[in-house]
Amino acid sequence: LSTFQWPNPLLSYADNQLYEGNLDILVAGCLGRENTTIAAQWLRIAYHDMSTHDVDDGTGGLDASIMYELDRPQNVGEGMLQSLQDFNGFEIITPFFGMADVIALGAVFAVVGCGGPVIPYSAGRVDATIAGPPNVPEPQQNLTTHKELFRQQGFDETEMIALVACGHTLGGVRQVDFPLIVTDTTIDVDTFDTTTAFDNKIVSQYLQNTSQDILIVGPNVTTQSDLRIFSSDGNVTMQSLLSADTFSDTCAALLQRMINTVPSTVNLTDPITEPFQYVINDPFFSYRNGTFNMITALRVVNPSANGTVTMLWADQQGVSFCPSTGCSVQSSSTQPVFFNIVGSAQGFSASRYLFNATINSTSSISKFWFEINNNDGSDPIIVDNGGSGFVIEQDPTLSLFVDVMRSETVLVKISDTFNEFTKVVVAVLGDAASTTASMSAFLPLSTATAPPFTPTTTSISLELDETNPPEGGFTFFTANISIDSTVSLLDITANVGSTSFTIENFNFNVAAASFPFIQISS
Ligand code: HEM
Repeated sequence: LSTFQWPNPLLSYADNQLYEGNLDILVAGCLGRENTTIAAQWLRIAYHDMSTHDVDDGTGGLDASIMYELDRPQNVGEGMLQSLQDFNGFEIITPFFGMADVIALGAVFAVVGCGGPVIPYSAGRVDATIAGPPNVPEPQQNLTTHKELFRQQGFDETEMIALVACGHTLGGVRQVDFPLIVTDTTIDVDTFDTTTAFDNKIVSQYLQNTSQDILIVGPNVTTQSDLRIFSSDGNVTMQSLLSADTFSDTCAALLQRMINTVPSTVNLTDPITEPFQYVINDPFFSYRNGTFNMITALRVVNPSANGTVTMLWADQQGVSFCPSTGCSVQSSSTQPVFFNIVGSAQGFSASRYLFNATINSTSSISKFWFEINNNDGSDPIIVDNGGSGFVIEQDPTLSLFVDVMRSETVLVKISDTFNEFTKVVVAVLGDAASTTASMSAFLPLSTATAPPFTPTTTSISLELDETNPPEGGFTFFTANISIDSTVSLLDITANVGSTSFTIENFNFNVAAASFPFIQISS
């Protein structure tokens, strides 16, 4: 198992969504919707979005341009709109993880949800702001056209055959959208094979001449595109896919390439093939009475049953309050990590060790690390971020932070009803007279009724906090964020005289959900 150098917001977020995210609730068990499966809809939209790629000039690819292409006949189907609504509704888009990354992630979950292989996932796609070229293949086109469209998308003839089989193992053709293909009006969705699962029935039934795929056996020869494609190399490729293992491996590799087909200017992360062995939660801070509380956690994959974990830290440079081996605190509690269907399919389990360190604010903290003792006589395992430790920069980290222990849930009476807010308290190292602070909130949920679904940001004004008077050199600012809002991340800037501090992408949702000690007051 591998790990990565912290901080890396993109890899942390991608790992979290891939293994602990809840995209699986809509595709686990290959859940049905409107006589097809949600997984089928999610896989199809990923392919159609990718279809704008042009290998010759490196433009287009999986870039969420599909949000601007839904009026094209080639993108007909309720599943397109529903998938985008699903993705918007999860509210997981961030400034660095856009709709294109979510569409790609959806394809991974779709395949696993229906019992297929786990496709290694890379993040870092960039969302387009306009439509791409209309290059999605359509059933009435001839083989030469299909080969050329796939070539443009980066796939040769053999890969085209396999990729279509990998796609058409899920779902089917909707009668209302393709009345000239599905002529039997009593059928709603004419499924490609006899199972909803991601399996190679699409291949075996074709080779056994028992296929029900309407793009093979349909009454209209012109639209028998799967037949033309599958048979185009004398069935050599289809024969090879008769092995369930070959089908699974081939599809995993091709679908990975499909979701990683992006404009040549875009750099994706290395593929995540397994959960990272050790990931930390970005630390949260609080200041009171000359001490910082630092709250963080370490996720350990496949932990040993009797393991204990210690967090250690070093003073700010030049100050020696902690012993030379570091100050230390044992984990305050351990939580099981609930991996979603991706982690479960791979057979991983994990625990999260929580820490609440009390840190002298004068000697402060320069870095922290962990020691895992399996209590079986073996040497302790040091988790120190590749040797450097997890480094805390005084500026900005301890000059400007959301004070999570001063933050709390409050009820505010607005015209006779009590409304629940999270009162966010921001600590700034500076005196009130020369300090200003401002905040903007990222709202991942688009309220648009139709695509494109794009996130918005809004500014939230920070006021001097009357209930938290200045203390220890800190001035406290506050804002109330409605519990019903879709705020996910906060950017905060403070100016102290001519010095400016900034924190970006503070995960408000995680903070609000993480603190059981945030109490309700009225
Ligand atoms: C020549 C290439 C292709 C043609 C002509 C084609 C055509 C079609 C058509 C007409 C439908 C019915 C859509 C609907 O009624 O909503 C469909 C469904 C589907 N296609 Fe393709 N397709 C092609 C390639 C692919 C590829 C490469 C993939 C993915 C790897 C894919 C994945 C799917 C899926 C999952 C569905 C089912 C959607 C659902 O049930 O909601 N297709 N395809």
